[in-house]
Amino acid sequence: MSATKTAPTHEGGPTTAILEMRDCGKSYGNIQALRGVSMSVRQGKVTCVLGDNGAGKSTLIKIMAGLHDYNAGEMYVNGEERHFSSPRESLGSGIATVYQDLALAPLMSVWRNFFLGNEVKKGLFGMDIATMKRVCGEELTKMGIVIPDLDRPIGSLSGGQKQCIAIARAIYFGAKVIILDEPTAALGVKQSGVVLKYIMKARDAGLGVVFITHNPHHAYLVGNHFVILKLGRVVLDAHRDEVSLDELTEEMAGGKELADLSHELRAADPGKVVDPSTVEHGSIDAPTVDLPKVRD
Ligand SMILES: Nc1ncnc2c1ncn2[C@@H]1O[C@H](COP(=O)(O)OP(=O)(O)OP(=O)(O)O)[C@@H](O)[C@H]1O
Repeated sequence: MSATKTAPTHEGGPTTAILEMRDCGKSYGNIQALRGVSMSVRQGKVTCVLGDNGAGKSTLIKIMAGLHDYNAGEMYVNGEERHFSSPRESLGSGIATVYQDLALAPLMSVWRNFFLGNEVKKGLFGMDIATMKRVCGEELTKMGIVIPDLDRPIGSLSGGQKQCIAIARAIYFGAKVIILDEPTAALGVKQSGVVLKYIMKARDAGLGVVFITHNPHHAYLVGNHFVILKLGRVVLDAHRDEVSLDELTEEMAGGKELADLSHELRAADPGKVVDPSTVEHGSIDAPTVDLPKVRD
């Protein structure tokens, strides 16, 4: 654990970021997974980190979550420079990470998973089951999550419901920052919409939310700030009022790369004109669920 330096004052913003990376770099042997990455996570804001495969998103999460240390630059948490040596340290600093596979115990009940690792004790060896069930029910209700039977194995719930429970759990146990690793990646349109709503609830509860995604439509529905990573570097860093959904989509789809590809293809086959905007970018479905407008 280290708490040596304090963060320099952030230009243009009176509030200190809860979490801030400055020129962060990470290499695995001779593979440079991240270089010169700067970004900040602020209270009550959703910071979206977008990037294609291999962009460095997982590496970034692992640094914030205490699974890997960075080897260049600085990371500040609540204004103090930190190098986490374990996930416990990251969690102890108020950073909760919800992974895509959720790390839940599928055969255990909803309430048991809600309290997993934080059980309410009763007597010397017992657990206060009644309290845990009651609190779990109350917390899920507060978030508007309706699970009629909390004794159900969590594995029987939908992917969206599980994500929402993981978010509610992080809020209840006092997280200041919640990192969501592609929470909508494996979900259909409707369920993605539900998860996006809970992302906004986490934001409204005052957490700094880091939303990792491939999907610019999902990001734009809830994001206050957008960071696009490409091959380990930040290629776009913009507030909501500085970037449109079209620009975000274009950047994610590799607008320049597609234009270059189109030129190459045209050069190889001059008779055939390829319009980059017609090239299939993969599924970027936008949920149709009504979401409140994002404030900045
Ligand atoms: N443990 C590791 N050892 C060596 N190289 C790694 C390791 N983890 C990641 N990398 C490399 O670092 C780069 C960034 O990978 P990372 O997994 O962070 O990207 P990503 O954006 O999460 O990609 P994806 O969306 O495919 O998971 C890639 O080139 C990857 O091969």
